[in-house]
Amino acid sequence: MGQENSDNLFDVPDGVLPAGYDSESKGYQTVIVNDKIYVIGGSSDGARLSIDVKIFDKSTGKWLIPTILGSKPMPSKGHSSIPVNNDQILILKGDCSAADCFWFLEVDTPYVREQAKLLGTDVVAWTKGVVGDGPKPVVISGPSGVGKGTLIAKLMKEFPTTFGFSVSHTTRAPREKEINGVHYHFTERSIMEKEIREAKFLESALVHGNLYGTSIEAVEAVTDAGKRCILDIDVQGARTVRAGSLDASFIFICPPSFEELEKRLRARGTETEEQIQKRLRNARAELDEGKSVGLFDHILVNDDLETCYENLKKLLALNDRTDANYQPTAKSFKIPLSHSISNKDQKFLIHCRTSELGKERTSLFLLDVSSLKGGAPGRTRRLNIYAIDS
Ligand SMILES: Nc1nc2c(ncn2[C@@H]2O[C@H](COP(=O)(O)OP(=O)(O)O)[C@@H](O)[C@H]2O)c(=O)[nH]1
Ligand SMILES: Nc1ncnc2c1ncn2[C@@H]1O[C@H](COP(=O)(O)OP(=O)(O)O)[C@@H](O)[C@H]1O
Repeated sequence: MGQENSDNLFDVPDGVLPAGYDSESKGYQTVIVNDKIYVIGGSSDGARLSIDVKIFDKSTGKWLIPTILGSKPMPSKGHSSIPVNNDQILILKGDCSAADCFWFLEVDTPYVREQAKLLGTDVVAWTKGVVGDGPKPVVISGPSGVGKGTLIAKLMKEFPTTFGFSVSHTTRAPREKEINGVHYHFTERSIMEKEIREAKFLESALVHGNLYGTSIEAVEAVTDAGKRCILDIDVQGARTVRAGSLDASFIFICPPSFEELEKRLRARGTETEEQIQKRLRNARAELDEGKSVGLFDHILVNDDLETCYENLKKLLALNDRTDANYQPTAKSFKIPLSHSISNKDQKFLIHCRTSELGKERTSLFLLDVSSLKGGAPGRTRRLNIYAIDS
């Protein structure tokens, strides 16, 4: 495995790296981006190589110790790597299906630069590449007691294989009927704060005095299963997601009146009087924010529940559909262990070599990364792959 190229962009001259790091045969791949050499590879357990990252700064002749964000790829039998756009590295895992073979190491993207500033260290971030678009997540916001949970529960019940719920983390105490891992991941504040620092969350916010947050894992577990992810988050969270890398639809739910909101909140009977007062105070600001220009794509008034639910389904284009005819896209593409990658005019050619009944077979694929969307801390979507007759 390796890269084929015309301008020696990826060749690290002999003697630049300390001994032991310049040999592809040891399972390391070296990629130069700007003035840095990224050594991608790692220790082997005999069958599989872990995919670790080391950085050598050519200008100082020193190793850098970066903070590595995101979940790294699982070990593979081998991989190849190639720079993309001078700010990230594409890693192709061999002997792997399309669901797990494309990975990006972001080395100089806006997200990485922002995190480096925040953390005061060098930063690189892993993000998994996804072929095509994946179903677009839906963010649902609105004041406490407006009926978000009720509407989402109806949707999940009617379309169980279409939708999946993003289970948030929270530091608030569970209510009587709430189940850990189903309604929320109930967690301690210090643990959640640590995980926020480690960039495990797409967004987090202090809401009614408690910390709430959407982990990257919560959203990706749903979208990786081919389901459309539903996020029930407050307006601050919606704002963060809107500004971030997740391409979602944003829906705000309004009550018919403030009095009705108060009535519902009291009738639910899950909060103390003090908590109800706090939620009602915050509701006024949330209602103003919800109507602010550019944040939400749609506003729905939840007066009569059935009418609101029908309108929600219309927005999500579900009215003429049953759950049974929803099929996630098939992704049957597989990269063999023996492959190489080269780049040509912003596109990548993947040469795959397989052997069938003792006969060598070469196949060629074109990987188009010109319309990538998303990226760290979530997934990198819109990879397009085409088979080429060779
Ligand atoms: N930012 C953010 N808000 C969340 C998250 N999970 C829930 N929330 C919001 O936190 C608020 C309080 O939620 P909860 O305590 O379940 O009370 P409820 O809205 O009255 O049912 C609601 O506005 C939720 O939408 C999250 O992961 N991130
Ligand atoms: N359209 C509606 N009309 C009357 N009651 C409603 C309506 N929608 C929801 N409710 C009730 O209002 C209360 C709050 O709803 P819930 O879904 O828990 O709100 P949220 O998740 O937005 O805090 C619940 O007791 C629910 O049964």
